[in-house]
Order: sequence, then structure tokens, then C-alpha cells
Amino acid sequence: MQQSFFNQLQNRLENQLPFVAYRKPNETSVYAILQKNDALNYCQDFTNSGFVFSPFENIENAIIFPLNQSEIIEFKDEIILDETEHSQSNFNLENREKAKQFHVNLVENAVNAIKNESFKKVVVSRVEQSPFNSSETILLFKRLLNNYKTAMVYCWYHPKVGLWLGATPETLLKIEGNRLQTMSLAGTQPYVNTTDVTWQNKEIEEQQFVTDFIVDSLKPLINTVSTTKRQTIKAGQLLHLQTKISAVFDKANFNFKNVLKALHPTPAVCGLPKATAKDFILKNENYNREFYTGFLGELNFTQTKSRNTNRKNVENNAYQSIKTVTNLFVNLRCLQIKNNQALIYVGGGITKDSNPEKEWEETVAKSLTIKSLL
Ligand SMILES: C=C(O[C@@H]1C=C(C(=O)O)C=C[C@H]1O)C(=O)O
Repeated sequence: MQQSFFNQLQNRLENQLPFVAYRKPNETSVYAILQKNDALNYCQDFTNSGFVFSPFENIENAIIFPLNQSEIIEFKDEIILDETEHSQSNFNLENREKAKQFHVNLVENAVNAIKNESFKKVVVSRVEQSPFNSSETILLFKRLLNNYKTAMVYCWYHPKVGLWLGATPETLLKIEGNRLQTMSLAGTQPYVNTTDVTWQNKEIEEQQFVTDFIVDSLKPLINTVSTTKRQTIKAGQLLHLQTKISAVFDKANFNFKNVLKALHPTPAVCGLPKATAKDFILKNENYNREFYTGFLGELNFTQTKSRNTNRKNVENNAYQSIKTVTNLFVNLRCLQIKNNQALIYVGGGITKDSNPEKEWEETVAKSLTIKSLL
């Protein structure tokens, strides 16, 4: 069963056919959406059903694998790796000093721009390269599934676009019927045996910027927005601060694309104010983020739920409800595979109190989420 599911993915890579395979956080099923042709479809008004993959910069270029042009397959069991399949962790550490110098400089420039009051927060990032045998892509996907059960783990491929994998801890938006949920995620420290940790003001403030931005952006579009208490969550070997945000909306006045435009990119991956921070990123990072810090996931899926799962009789059908469900995630802790190279993308939020050396270390720690499995 495991063999046949993953072999199908392998075949699609070899035959250059588009697909995405993914497992949502804390779920057991891995789904694969196999597009039946190699057309490149865009989301346009976001009213269609399918799997979305959007770049950071422009959601008009968000790609969709439409459900009505795809076959869906499912794999339900535990992912088992045999001894030879575990990571040898042989990634290279060349050019470290040069990359570090560039990043430290970038952070210093960001802190200066913040002190000159150009903006309050900006997320700066970089890309690291490591040789990678692309025939091991599906094996890497299995390792990600095996290691990161609480993340959205995916492998996305389109012959006209590229090959991406990741294990992201961040939800952009979840919509079930008329209920919307999102989260504010920011602040990072290494996980050392406990989630009971103290956070510095820098991290608390940085995460609060994200929460306030999300709440303020949703308010004009949705009546009531509520937030939970800030908590510490574990993602791989890292801890982050998280606040859950939820809202109930009136379906008649709801425009999903407007909500998406208001939220993306959040200050968790861009900055505040959004436009100035984005401008700084585009001018000062020396590479193209492409799909890193974009978003991905299920758009307008149909979910059938029985209200009482204990009932075994046929009557039960009367209690079924059908809902439209959207589950989008921010594309973090991800890599692109290109010409037998792994391109690993990492970044972090900068505020007036950021220390450039520490920010570099934070990106190194984040890169290990992926690099420790190469
Ligand atoms: C930008 C990244 O992560 C984001 C930035 C964080 C931070 O600045 O502390 C924490 C979680 C994410 O919202 C990344 O992983 O590349």
C-alpha cells in the first residue's frame, strides 16, 4: 500500500505530470491530487475548488490543481522508513561566512530603517543551497511526514513551475461554513525539553504586531473577531508564540479574495506597515522568494460530516451536513528542488530591538528543520 502510493508520486515526477501530496497537521491521511493534464491553471477569483499554490508576491499568480481535472488518492497508514531510508544529514556548509555577512548586513539595514521610522517590523530572509540528488525527492517527502506530525507537510510539483516540499507550522486561513480561523505566529527560540519558557519583550512585541494586524484587517470585512490567549507552540526543534484568531461571517457579504488580499502577506512573513515592508524586502533581499512565504492548501473542498458518528443505522444519513471547507497554510520551512540542488528558504522578523548575530542564528536553526533530513 505504502509502496504503491509513493510509487505513483515517483512516476508522476518521472513523467513530468503535476501533483500535490500532503498531510494536514495532526492528521493521519496523506492525500495526493493528481492533475490529469499538464495545464497551468490560475485561481483568478478563488471561487473554484482545488489545491492552491500561491507565490509571495502576487496572489493573481496563485496556481490551482482543479478538483474537476484531478484524481484524488489517499494513504492512511503510519509512514514507515527502513534503516537505509533515514537521513545521513550530509548537507554542505560551504560559503557560510559570506552568507552570514550578507544576512547580518541585511538585518542591520532593516534595524536602521525601523529606527528611522520607515516601518515597525520587517521579515528578512535568505536562501541556502545544498547538493541534492533529485531522485530522492519522494524519500525526503516520506522523511518530512515521518518527522513532522503537527505540521502541514507537502510535496508540490508542476513541470512548468517547479518542485517544492515543506513542513509548515503556520495556518493562513481555515474556513468551515461561515466560521473563519487563523493564527498569529511569530517569535522563535530553540526547543530544549520544555515548552514552559520565558519570552523577551522583542518577541512579545513582534508577535503582538501580527495579532493586531490580523484583527484590524479582518474587522472591516467581518463583524466579530475574537482571539485566544497567547501560547507557546513547538514546531520541529523550535518554539514560537501563537494566538488563535476566529470570526463568524455573514455569507451574503463575504468576499473570500478580499479577505485573502487583506491578510496576505501577514507581518509574520512580510512586515508592518505591509506595503513599506514589502518594498524593503523586494529592494534589499538579493533573491526572489517565489513560493516561499506564499500560501498553499485546499480551496473550497466539500466536507460531509455526520453529526452523530455513534449511530450505525441508516437514519444517520439524515444528520449529515455538507460544508465548504478551505484550509490554507503559509509556505514556511520549505525547499525547492532544482538541478540537483536543494534551495532552502529561511527568514525571521526584525524589529528595532533585533540583534543581527542572533537573527542569523535563528535562520540557521530554522534551516535545520529541512537540512537535518537531507
Ligand atoms: C519567516 C519564517 O518564520 C516566521 C517568522 C518567525 C519569527 O520571526 O520568529 C516565526 C514564525 C514564522 O511566522 C521562516 O520560517 O522562514
